[in-house]
Amino acid sequence: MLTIKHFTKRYKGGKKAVDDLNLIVEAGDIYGFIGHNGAGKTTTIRSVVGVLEFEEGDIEINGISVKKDPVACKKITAYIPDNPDLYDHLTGIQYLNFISDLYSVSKSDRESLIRQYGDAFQITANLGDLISSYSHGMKQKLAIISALIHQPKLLVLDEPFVGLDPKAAHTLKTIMADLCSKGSAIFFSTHVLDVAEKLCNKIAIIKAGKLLKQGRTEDVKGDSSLEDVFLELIDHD
Ligand SMILES: Nc1ncnc2c1ncn2[C@@H]1O[C@H](COP(=O)(O)OP(=O)(O)OP(=O)(O)O)[C@@H](O)[C@H]1O
Repeated sequence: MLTIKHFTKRYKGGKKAVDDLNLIVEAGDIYGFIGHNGAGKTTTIRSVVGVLEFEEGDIEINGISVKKDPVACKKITAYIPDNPDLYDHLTGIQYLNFISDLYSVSKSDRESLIRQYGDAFQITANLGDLISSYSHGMKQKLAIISALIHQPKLLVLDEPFVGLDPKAAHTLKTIMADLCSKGSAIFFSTHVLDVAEKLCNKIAIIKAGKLLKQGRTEDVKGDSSLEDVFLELIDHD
């Protein structure tokens, strides 16, 4: 579903933020991407979703290069950034209808999905309010619903659990597992290692732009906890 091949990104005038990254996310995977601050997670994610240009290597979504056909890739991908920038002057429901229109979601599908996810995230009663009146967590919930509304084949999330209350975090985990059980793939960054350990079937650990370890969660962590493996790799590699 997502293939990252020899991806290298250097910001203007800087050192390599990501250096020769190779990674494959298959349908059904919940793939956790972990690393310290500044390791290169957001740089990779923003390149995957076509927000950031890159020169070296390639990234394919469902066999399509994000460089060659970015629109085709965007049609089947949803992205939730770590700090969603939504249209403050719209109400929640106006925003969800706007996104549904962009992705040609039918009236009946959007109504049932908005109801389903709105109720799951306990935000249905606020959908008529202006986004400018939403808290950070409410904006995060709206961004998540807008990503789910077109049932993406690939869902990419940057630090999705930051700012969510425990119930919303639990709801998101359930929805992520459900989406993958239906054949979608999820690639997300997180600093919450116990969530990654429980939720992800695969994990990649990145340090200073280089991939240190990747694979099935049980193989990456062995008999230790993911936290122990992570700290060991970050401190000693
Ligand atoms: N716009 C930019 N211009 C120059 N350098 C940048 C830019 N954005 C990121 N970097 C650098 O690229 C490297 C990787 O940053 P990135 O944001 O990808 O890390 P991250 O793993 O997402 O970190 P965090 O966990 O703190 O969000 C860092 O050294 C950072 O300083």
